[in-house]
Amino acid sequence: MKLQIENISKSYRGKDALKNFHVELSEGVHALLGPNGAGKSTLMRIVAGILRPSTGRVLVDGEDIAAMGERYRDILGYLPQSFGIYKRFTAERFLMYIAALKGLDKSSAEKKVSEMLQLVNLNDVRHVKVSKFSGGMKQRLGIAQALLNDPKILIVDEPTAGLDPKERIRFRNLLSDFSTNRIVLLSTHIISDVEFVAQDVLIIKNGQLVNRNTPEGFLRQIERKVWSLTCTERQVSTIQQQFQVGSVTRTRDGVSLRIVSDQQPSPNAETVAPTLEDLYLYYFGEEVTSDEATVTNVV
Ligand SMILES: Nc1ncnc2c1ncn2[C@@H]1O[C@H](COP(=O)(O)OP(=O)(O)OP(=O)(O)O)[C@@H](O)[C@H]1O
Repeated sequence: MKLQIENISKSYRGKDALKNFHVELSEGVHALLGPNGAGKSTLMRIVAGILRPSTGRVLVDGEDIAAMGERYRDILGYLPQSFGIYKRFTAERFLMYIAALKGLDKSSAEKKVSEMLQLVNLNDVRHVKVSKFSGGMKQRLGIAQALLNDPKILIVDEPTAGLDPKERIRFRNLLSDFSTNRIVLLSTHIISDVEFVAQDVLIIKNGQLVNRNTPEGFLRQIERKVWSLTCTERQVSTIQQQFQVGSVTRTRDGVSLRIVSDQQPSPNAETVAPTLEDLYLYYFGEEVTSDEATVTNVV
């Protein structure tokens, strides 16, 4: 199966949210990585067929999704970023309702709903009202509804937001298992999601696809661009103004900085093995706020 996103542009009141986004996806997990406002949700909504692009089109095996209608919805699973659920429904009733909307008959819906409740670990609370659910539980219910029709194309917009670390691992494994013979498009700004599940990473910035590679390929691209430098407390802010500084670790010997830079930031700086966190800093450094940069004190 092939999903072609062909020269998609979208503008809202004259402001471009997507500019000529063009990519072809085959089976596997594709991660769309970018900061807030980069255009991820806009792209996901267009690919899910609920938002019309200003220009461009989306094709499945050569056929325009706009012309496929119901046939596209039959093979699509979509978990939007903000996911409205009927809070007065129980988990089971909610899934039965969605199954009916997706056209499953009653007996296959019952079977599928039970299977999904097990899969996302909500079986014990299937009769509990959704209004009593935590954020993570609601998210898992969202994932269950997206998988109900066994979709060939799964679009998940920031699915791990609100999940605790254990749930996040569980969800990643679920996506990995699910992606065999299917196309999964996952938007995220959580690097570890990308590291563990994606075979293909699409970097989106200001509505444009700026780079695409495998996680390993990206790591090779930033080899010898990640440095470790120990400095004094007084030097920290000057270095931060000059370079993209990731983690700041305070030890008894001074302050250890992790720096992403094309050039050696100082003769004392040594190269270290890159991670995808460094890649994010490399592409989006100026947009990482100090809250997001890691600061560790080990004194
Ligand atoms: N309905 C809308 N009306 C006007 N502008 C919009 C609308 N939806 C999105 N935008 C703008 O389009 C741009 C891309 O937004 P989008 O939500 O697609 O980004 P994102 O990468 O998903 O970010 P986030 O992770 O914060 O959701 C932003 O500048 C946003 O303000």
